[in-house]
Amino acid sequence: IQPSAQNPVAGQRFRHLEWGLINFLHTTDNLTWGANSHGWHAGHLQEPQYSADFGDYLSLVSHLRNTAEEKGVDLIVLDTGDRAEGNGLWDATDPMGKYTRNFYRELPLDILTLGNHELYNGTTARNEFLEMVSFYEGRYLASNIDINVTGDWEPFATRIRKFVTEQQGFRITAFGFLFNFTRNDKNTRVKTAADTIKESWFQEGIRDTDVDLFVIIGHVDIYSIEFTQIFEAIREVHPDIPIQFFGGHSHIRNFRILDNKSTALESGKYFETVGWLSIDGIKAREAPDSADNTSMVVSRRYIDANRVGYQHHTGKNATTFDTPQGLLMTERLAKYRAGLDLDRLIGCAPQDFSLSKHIYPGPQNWYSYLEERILPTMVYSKERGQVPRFIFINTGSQRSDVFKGPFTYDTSFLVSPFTSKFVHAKDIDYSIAIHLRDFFEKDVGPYRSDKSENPLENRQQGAEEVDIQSSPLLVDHRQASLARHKHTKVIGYATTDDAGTDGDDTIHVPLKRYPTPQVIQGNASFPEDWESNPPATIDLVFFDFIAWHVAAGLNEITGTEDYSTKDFLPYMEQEDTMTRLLLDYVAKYWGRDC
Ligand SMILES: Nc1ccn([C@@H]2O[C@H](COP(=O)(O)O)[C@@H](O)[C@H]2O)c(=O)n1
Repeated sequence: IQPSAQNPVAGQRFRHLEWGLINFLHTTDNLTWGANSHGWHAGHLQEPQYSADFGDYLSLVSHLRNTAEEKGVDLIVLDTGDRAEGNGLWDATDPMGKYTRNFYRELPLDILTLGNHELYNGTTARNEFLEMVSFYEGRYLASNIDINVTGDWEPFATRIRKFVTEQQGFRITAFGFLFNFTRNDKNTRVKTAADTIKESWFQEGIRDTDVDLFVIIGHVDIYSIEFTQIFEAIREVHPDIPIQFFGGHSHIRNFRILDNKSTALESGKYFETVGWLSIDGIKAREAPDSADNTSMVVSRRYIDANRVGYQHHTGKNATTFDTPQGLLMTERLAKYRAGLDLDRLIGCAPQDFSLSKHIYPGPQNWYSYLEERILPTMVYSKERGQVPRFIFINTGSQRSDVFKGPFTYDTSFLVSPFTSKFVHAKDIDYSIAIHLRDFFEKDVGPYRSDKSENPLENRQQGAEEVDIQSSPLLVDHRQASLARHKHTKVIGYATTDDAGTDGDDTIHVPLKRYPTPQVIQGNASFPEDWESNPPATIDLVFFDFIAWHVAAGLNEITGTEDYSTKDFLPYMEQEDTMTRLLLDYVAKYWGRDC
């Protein structure tokens, strides 16, 4: 736990983990290791429920590995990408991710893949390839991605890995997939899953009969069309071999039963969740006394990332839990954070603001505060600051709630990490501009986070539910009944998935989420009576990240092809990213008396 983090609440109760012959420990979308992997490597400092840091996680992995060895079963530790962007430890270094990648290399991952956040930026993609892929070698899987760093295209990482597990001798064939992502830097190439599964290496790979279990790790929503296509391709060849999927990207806890020998697990986001999945009764061909697949049992669990839970599952206490390597990692994280001055106080948030735990629009909603206060005050250009303007930003650019109290340099990256620039379209007819918001709401664009880039399409095609009655995969409900324990409940995830409602390791008071728009709009420099007497033309100011969609919207509204991203010019200075504007706003308006 980091020195500035709070302890998790006492009184939480946990059940024991169900171990199988093969077990998996899964993290995904950890951009934010404030408690987690999207870069919250230092743990969620202001959310005690998720306050474990990366050092604590190393200790957990080490203890669980020892337990696996003692039991003579296998433990596969894996990560399904989006380790890039989203907190100070990643974003405040030059090049970004310099320290984070080093820390990750200490995690003994058996298999890993990458997410879209490793590919938005060319330098990030290149450094991931040079520093992470080469380090993890064959364990880094990227079945549908290529990179060009030398002038020639080459596979980003290993396309397919066949390996035999140490304890039980399971013969595993593993693949790593990214969803059908299109906003990657030009030094990378992402092939669709549909095209990739037609390639000869894939078809040959799945035809090999020397396999007990297929493992597909993906930065892919588990209900996506991509996973369904991969599942069907393997099932065509092997009607009976178990297939285990691990997904990500949509930032949820979820579990899907594809058929009686195949399931998929998604383990949340931001190092709030460590996913556990075990398979028992699975047959290893080389081990004649092992069970056969007809009695296969799968168990899944979503573990909150905090030390209390970790200690429980390892049978350790506060003094025996830390391993030397874990402790050292915690110390080094604190040291590097200090070196980057991440805990520097910028100002004091006057209240809690949330992205979706409070109604939008409303006084506690962060998007409303941005629309009403921050955007109109901060998004200003010397040349055109007097011109009335609509300011649009996509809601996915905001990544974390803001908590009452200290707002640090690090918080600015947790909340708004991206380096998008503000651009503008000049002198647009007001009568056209007012239709843009409706366009954004109907558009399928990269506006949001917390779900697939193409959610409707993916969900509808992927969501043909299995008839679980006729596919009797045994999902393990042997775990102790939750109702027997007394709990001090905290607000958090209350997951319902294909196996029911007993997946959350800690019982939470369900977290409420309110709907939010895809794009928010701040209005600035309008005369007082502008709603009854609007100006003829205004400026539109927006992130370059959504420029293509603004042009598409203007073309659709006007029924022309007059608008193109080439017409959009910078509005502010290059360094005026949203992160920077937020820091300036907090320093100027929030005071420092927390
Ligand atoms: N430069 C960027 C990059 C991404 N976004 C937003 O993030 C979403 C994807 O994030 P996930 O964690 O869900 O993969 C994307 O759809 C955008 O909303 C951004 O704003 N700027």
